[in-house]
Amino acid sequence: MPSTGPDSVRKLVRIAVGVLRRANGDVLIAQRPDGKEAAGWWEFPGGKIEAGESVEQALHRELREELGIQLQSARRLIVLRHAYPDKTVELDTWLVERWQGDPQSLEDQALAWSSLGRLGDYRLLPADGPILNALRLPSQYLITPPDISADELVRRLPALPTDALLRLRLPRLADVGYRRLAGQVAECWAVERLVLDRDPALSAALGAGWHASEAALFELAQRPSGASGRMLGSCHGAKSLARARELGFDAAVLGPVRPTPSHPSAPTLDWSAFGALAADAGLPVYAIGGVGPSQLAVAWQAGAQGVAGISAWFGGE
Ligand SMILES: Nc1nc2c([nH]c(=O)n2[C@@H]2O[C@H](COP(=O)(O)OP(=O)(O)OP(=O)(O)O)[C@@H](O)[C@H]2O)c(=O)[nH]1
Ligand SMILES: [Mg+2]
Repeated sequence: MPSTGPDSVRKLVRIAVGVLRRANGDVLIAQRPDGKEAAGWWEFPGGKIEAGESVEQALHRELREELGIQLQSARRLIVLRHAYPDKTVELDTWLVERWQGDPQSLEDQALAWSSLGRLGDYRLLPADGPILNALRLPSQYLITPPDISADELVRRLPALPTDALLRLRLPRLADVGYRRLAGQVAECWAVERLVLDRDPALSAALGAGWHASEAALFELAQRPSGASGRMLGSCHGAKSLARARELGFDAAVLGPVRPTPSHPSAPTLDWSAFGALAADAGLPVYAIGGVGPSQLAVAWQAGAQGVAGISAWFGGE
């Protein structure tokens, strides 16, 4: 059945969801038992936030009730809304890497530890796609200064955080030079974390990701085919976020959240406006504009995938 009515008049059910992740990267999933709605589907442990409860309290309680564990620390991974035929759920999803006790099945649910690569073998609830993308993407998205030379960039690579996406944004470099530089960088930077922004065929040929400008999001008829890497798009508001989602992109970049040296008086989103847009985006969203690793905790709290930018990692602008 198609969903009826706008979200504002439909029931919104807020859920606290915990993704338990072990040191080897495996995550815990649970199969909804017979008798519950959506029986047989796999999900991340969690449940409804009760009246008067904070999301953190609900998360503690649900993990204790469903798994018998004591949560020790968690950080927000993604907030996402999904419309089912009868209700809209808001999955306030947290990454949990420290807990006490061994997870046990206390509600007749089957439990499984799975690598991210094998999660596709399980029939996960339809709302959970963006959670998988959030788990697969790093929390920092580095963008090159516009005029950095190939030599300078290669020299600086070892000092950059290795678990980060790196976008080669060199608007003044001709395609031939760009292609050569991309090839050079691909030899010393993991290609699955490399993002290019020229012809999608170049990304496809190297196995790298692709970044679309906000204008390109509206020019594209569909997600570029052939490219196996991550697809990210630049967004400034709800319309372009919806477009990135519609195209099946893996993540978006949204901002500016704070003034930047190059655009000191440009209008900014504050963190709460960012959080509201990200929760409705339906895909992981990086915060950009005057942010760096020191804002990571604030960005996570606002529901961001992480932080993106140039100056915090490369200096200047
Ligand atoms: N826990 C959890 N719920 C999810 C996920 N994805 C998703 O769509 N949901 C939806 O969110 C809702 C969670 O409610 P629940 O039934 O688990 O709530 P609960 O633990 O408080 O149990 P209850 O049925 O005893 O009240 C369900 O409608 C479920 O389909 C997920 O990954 N984890
Ligand atoms: Mg539950």
